Amino acid sequence: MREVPAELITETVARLAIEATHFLPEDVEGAIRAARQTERSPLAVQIIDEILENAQVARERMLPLCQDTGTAVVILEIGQDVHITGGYVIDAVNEGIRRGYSEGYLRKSIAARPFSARVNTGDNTPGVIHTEIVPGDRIKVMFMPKGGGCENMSRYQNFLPGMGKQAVIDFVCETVDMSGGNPCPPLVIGVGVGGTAEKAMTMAKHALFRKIGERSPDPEVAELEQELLQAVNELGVGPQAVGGSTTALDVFVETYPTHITALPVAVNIQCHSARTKQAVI
Ligand SMILES: O=C(O)C[C@H](O)C(=O)O
Repeated sequence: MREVPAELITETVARLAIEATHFLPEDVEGAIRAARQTERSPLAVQIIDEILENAQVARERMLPLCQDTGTAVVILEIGQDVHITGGYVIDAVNEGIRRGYSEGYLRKSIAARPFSARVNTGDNTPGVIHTEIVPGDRIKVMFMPKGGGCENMSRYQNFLPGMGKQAVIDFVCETVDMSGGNPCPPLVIGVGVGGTAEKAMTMAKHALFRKIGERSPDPEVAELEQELLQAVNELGVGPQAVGGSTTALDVFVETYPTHITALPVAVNIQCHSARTKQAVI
């Protein structure tokens, strides 16, 4: 059994919160640069240039990529041979969020209650925290400051099993088309297919941690990802919905066995500031 102090989890979350909100991942920036070469709409190219300049300014002046520093979504993959000492793991993560958002001067965006008295909690807690038990004696900390505009475009639907892959393609395209400029394209799109309703949405979110260009190990799913990317980019929504061929940078699909009566499909969208950061402790 390997001991991991709760304080190390707190420090890691705080660091990842600051890094994720300031530095656009290299693979995302690279994909945006590549899209600039193929984009034919001059207005779309202008938007792409502004997105690239924004990333450069954020990096050089240590400013957040976006005013919306998001809901702090944290996935912990906890090795079954780890013993967390000195505190409760969920409290440790929330303390990391509190520290990161305070020390990084990041906007706090969490309302304490969903209906009346939507008072800001003041420190961006509580985070949305998922824990998974995995083999080994390490903890992978995955941090995503998830913007409100793109998260609000999430959708779920259960299809008839016989509707197959075409139902997934049509649903993803409909979702992106309906969303227009709200999720700030060019997008990274996570899709969860199978399981149950909550499993499908969790897979859609988890998929957004993949690097641009990283295909599913399942050849059928990898082919679907490529079909989806092409179909979404043929919609013509374009960067910030001004029109163009760059609507998405990538589409990632995760699948899971499902009930014989079901074809659950969930879509979770990332904006062009596709901010994620991970560390293993
Ligand atoms: O919360 C915000 O600052 C804006 C939000 O991310 C949005 O896209 O509408």
